[in-house]
Amino acid sequence: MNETPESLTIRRPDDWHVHLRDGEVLAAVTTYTARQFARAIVMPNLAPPVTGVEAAIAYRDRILAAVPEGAAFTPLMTAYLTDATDPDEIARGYEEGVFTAAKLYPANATTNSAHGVSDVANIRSVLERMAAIGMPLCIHGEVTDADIDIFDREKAFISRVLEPLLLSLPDLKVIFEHITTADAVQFVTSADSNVAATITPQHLHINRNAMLVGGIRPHAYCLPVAKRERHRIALREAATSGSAKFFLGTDSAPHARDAKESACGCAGIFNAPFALESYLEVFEDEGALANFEGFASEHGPRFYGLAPNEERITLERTGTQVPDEIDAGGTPIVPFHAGETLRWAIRA
Ligand SMILES: NC(=O)N[C@@H](CC(=O)O)C(=O)O
Ligand SMILES: [Zn+2]
Ligand SMILES: [Zn+2]
Repeated sequence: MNETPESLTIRRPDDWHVHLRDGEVLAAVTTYTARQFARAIVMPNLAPPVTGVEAAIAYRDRILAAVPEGAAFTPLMTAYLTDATDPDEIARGYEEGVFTAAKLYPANATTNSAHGVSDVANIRSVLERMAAIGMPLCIHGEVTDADIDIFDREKAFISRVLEPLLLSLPDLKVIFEHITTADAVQFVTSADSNVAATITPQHLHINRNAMLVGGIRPHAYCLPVAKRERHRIALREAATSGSAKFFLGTDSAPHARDAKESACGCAGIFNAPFALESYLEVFEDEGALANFEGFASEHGPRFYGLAPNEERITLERTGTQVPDEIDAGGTPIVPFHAGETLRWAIRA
């Protein structure tokens, strides 16, 4: 492959972790995702959370109603697991094609996770059923124990929760989502083929300095929080390596500007507007353009057991100016890379 091509054509990608929200911002947010991606794994952390089949069908209908004319976009729904989840409900949703996966939020680990799982032992029967039917489990992998420093919560999750879980249910299909550490890269790399990970654009671009040097920068704050530079380097190596265990999941998580710029700002980075352009810079800077299509468009569907998209999209080296702010149905939101110029643009 030419090392500095003017354009790059790949299969249309999918986003294996996105927050489309609900209500007045849903249409604007969905439009950005549908511009780039054919499918997306839609997170269920609404208020109240999407815990059952009927709620997921209703949410899917609201999303489909928000997809712009002419765009072909399929939302893949997830079930929010709680201590009280009924295994029959999860299995029924999967078998009826409503749920593509279920989502494990450790209680209080992140935005809208108060109803999450307080101990994986409480959902043992759900996880056993999922392993038996081959249903994927998406995991926000951070412990919430007060004795664990926030920068160590992902690493501690591996030894305290994930390793024991996979030892006892070795066939469970697990997506370790939005990984942020060299420890997670190492764990996923050495795990069996039923364990994979998604990586966000922000964790490939920024380390924790971006959040804390020269003033506190709430728009660089998300969970899991960005770590030291050595972790960012490990994530870039994993994403661009060509390994099928790592694939695209933006974790685009919009919050209103005033909810971020606050004494207690919300966690989440809104990267959906230019996610693909953002990822592509990383692959180009790593000299790994040849591995971009695998990460963006092939590894995810392969892991989920779905066919890759047949449609193609083209990115061109014409540049993208990222606005300082985006109006999402009347709600101002600051996007990732606000005010920057990215090198690539999706051909309209
Ligand atoms: N990533 C985040 O910082 N926030 C996400 C929740 C999540 O994915 O953990 C959100 O819903 O806002
Ligand atoms: Zn999360
Ligand atoms: Zn998320």
